[in-house]
Amino acid sequence: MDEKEIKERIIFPLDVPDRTEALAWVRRLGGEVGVFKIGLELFTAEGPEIVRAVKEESGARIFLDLKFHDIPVTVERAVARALDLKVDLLTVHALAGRAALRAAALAAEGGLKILVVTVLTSLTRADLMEVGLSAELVRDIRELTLKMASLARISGCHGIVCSAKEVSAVKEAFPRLLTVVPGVRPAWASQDDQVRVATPAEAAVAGADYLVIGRPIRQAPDPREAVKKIVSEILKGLEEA
Ligand SMILES: O=C(O)c1cc(=O)[nH]c(=O)n1[C@@H]1O[C@H](COP(=O)(O)O)[C@@H](O)[C@H]1O
Repeated sequence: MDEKEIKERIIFPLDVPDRTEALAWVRRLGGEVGVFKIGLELFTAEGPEIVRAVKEESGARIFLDLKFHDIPVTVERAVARALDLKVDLLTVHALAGRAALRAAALAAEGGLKILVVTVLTSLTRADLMEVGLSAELVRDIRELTLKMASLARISGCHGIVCSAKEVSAVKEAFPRLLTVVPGVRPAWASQDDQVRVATPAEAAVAGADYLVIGRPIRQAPDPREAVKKIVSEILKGLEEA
């Protein structure tokens, strides 16, 4: 993989409060990353119009990360609206269950890719037990992720979102599922609220197709330089692997 291909696989989340800041980041990082992610904060503030604005300004691919988690018909209809917006990637939560995932996959057909969110990178075993999962089930988060990945595959979804800790097991079991990995932290960046983290090189070597990297870039003194550093670390990691 060369530098250009690696950049295409970096997703920058526009986790900012408004359109002005979002478009400033799009201009600042133009050509350095392949995908811009619009998540709950920006979408709640600006609505669907922000998707059109980011698309127009960047020409990059758009990942709408609203993590739909609802009954099948509601998910199906919401996916249809995302299709109207012409986004490239969209998240649905695994806990919505097989019927909702299937409905999402069918509604997305031919237009966008559905990514199934598995176990959030901010969650520890204790957090998972607190929401009612058994100690046995959370002993191996990989197993839990694999169950959700299997559901994604069976339902006809295109990929999953998981931490770098689980990605190699997912790739081994389901080589055709796209893997999107957040919770990515270069050795020089702070961990913030992420728990199950890995460096960009570790995540890429483990088999991540896309890396979501926000604050390590956003909080860097020179964000474009930070992306370049990340890309060269990934390149080096892949060459050495
Ligand atoms: O679906 C996601 O993108 C996601 C899933 C997950 O398990 N963990 C996670 O951090 N994310 C998102 O990935 C981004 C991570 O941002 P940073 O922690 O700033 O790199 C945020 O936009 C999160 O919403």
